[in-house]
Amino acid sequence: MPRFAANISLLFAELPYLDRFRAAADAGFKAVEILFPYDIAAKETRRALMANGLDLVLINAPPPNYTGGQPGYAAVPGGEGRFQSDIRRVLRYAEALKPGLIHVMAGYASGADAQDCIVRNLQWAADFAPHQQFTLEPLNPVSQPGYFLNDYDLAAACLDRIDRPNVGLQFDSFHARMIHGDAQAVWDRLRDRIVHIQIGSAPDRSEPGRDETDFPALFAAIDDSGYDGWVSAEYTPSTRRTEASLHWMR
Ligand SMILES: O=C(O)C(=O)[C@@H](O)CO
Ligand SMILES: [Mg+2]
Repeated sequence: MPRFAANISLLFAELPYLDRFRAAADAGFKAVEILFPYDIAAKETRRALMANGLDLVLINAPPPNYTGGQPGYAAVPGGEGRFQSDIRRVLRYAEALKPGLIHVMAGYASGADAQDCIVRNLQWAADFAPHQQFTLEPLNPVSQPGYFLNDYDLAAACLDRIDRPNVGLQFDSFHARMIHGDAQAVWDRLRDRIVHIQIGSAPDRSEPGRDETDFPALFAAIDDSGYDGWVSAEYTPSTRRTEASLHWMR
């Protein structure tokens, strides 16, 4: 079985933020990811990770997309200054929290200018922080209408042009199924570029096992491929308590 991590921005959300770390550890997770850790001092998050023996898999670069504003600036022409200051900010958090990965969000944009922009911006970030691994993740257009990276093949084309070893693809079974219909086929096609995996069922982004994706087969393919990163549960449990949604892990 792959190594599973809990995205505690969505899992254990029935608990206050600092209590989610213990709940994740008690449920058997050895690592967590946090979408936007910026509302709380990094030292508080660090203490909670250490107290519960948890690795931090991933954080997103700011700005938080729950404010209704731009979900990132990587592909937004004219937003280069803001992009660079957001990257500097996430790197300050990364210094304290040591996440394995930073997910950089593209923002609302379209067209050739936007693609040129995301290529330039990610090359800048990759060269500015050569020891940090960055990811790009397509988000499906139902959940994020207008988001630039809305297709896995577009993301692969951008990664070809970015051409940096520390920028890779974040595969999410929920978005892959929403965009392309078959999450396993996306995994099979793009496996060589994938540096991080997230899982959930479409269309309601609930726990694995509630759509037609054959998760045991996907987990077997992940194991067979030699992927040795984390597989993060990133879903909104259909159950009142997160623990009751974890049958897919066992
Ligand atoms: O929405 C997703 O899927 C993610 O992984 C998030 O990082 C976007 O905020
Ligand atoms: Mg995701």
